Amino acid sequence: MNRKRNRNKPSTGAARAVSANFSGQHLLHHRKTIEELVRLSAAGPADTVLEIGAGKGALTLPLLAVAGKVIAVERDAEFVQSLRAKTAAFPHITVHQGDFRTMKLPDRPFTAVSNLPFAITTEVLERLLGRESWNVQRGAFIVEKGAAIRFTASSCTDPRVLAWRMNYHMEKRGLVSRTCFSPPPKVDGSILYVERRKEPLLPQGQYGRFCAFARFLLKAAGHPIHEPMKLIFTAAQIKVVLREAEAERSQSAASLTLRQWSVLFQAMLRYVPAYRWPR
Ligand SMILES: C[S@@+](CC[C@H](N)C(=O)[O-])C[C@H]1O[C@@H](n2cnc3c(N)ncnc32)[C@H](O)[C@@H]1O
Repeated sequence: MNRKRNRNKPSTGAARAVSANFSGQHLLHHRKTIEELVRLSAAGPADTVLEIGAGKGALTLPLLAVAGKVIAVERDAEFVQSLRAKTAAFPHITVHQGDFRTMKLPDRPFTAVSNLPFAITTEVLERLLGRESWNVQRGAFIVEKGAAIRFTASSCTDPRVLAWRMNYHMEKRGLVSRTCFSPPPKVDGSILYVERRKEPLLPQGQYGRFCAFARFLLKAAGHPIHEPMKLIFTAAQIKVVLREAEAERSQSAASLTLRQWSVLFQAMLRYVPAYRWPR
């Protein structure tokens, strides 16, 4: 934990707010939002839920009422102590004290739930939906409103978000006003719902390679796609690949659909020698 408390000296309101912003300790007290996150988790007696940043248990206890197993991770030692005391009677919870970013993910299918510390949203989602995503079935998160808009916008120019979306349906749900938290953060939040596609568009083990491919084509996101494609494919290949993808030469990378991205990427793997793949 980075934040230090001096127990003999009561902290001022301002100091508490700075500390809360720093470690994202904005505790959720809005009953309807809590119920909505638990509902979206769709957790039942056969399911494992991983809760990231469990705090004092606002979501943990309702999750324990429905899920077969809850793994709660929290970095703050005082919160962990309080959480352990509150959940001592439940045999189906494991409280893990530590940093989510370095903990081992469950080795069986699970659902992730979190009122996320906004500052580490991308890092958390990258772990859950990126290279290590195979066991993540769905997720219900509170993220900053602007981030939810960015992650779900129809045109996506961020290669990493695009890679998440190849395998996960991502949807922005209701707004969560900053007044739903104590202390309130500077900005409103939004619920982000994520569900693994029945047929993921990226072959297993190709996440990093796809990110490099997407990063390369998106460098000039607004330009006609055949321009950057020329640096990977031959002219004859471009013709065939664009026909297979039902894409126009003049179409920009920013306007490609997920299916078109999938066709282009698979074509690179199939037709182009590895030394020409973007790194
Ligand atoms: C927004 S609060 C949510 C707390 C609680 N789930 C709730 O809704 O009231 C985020 C929590 O994440 C914890 N946290 C921050 N960074 C973390 C990290 N890297 N790993 C695990 N927990 C972290 C904070 O201590 C805080 O309790």
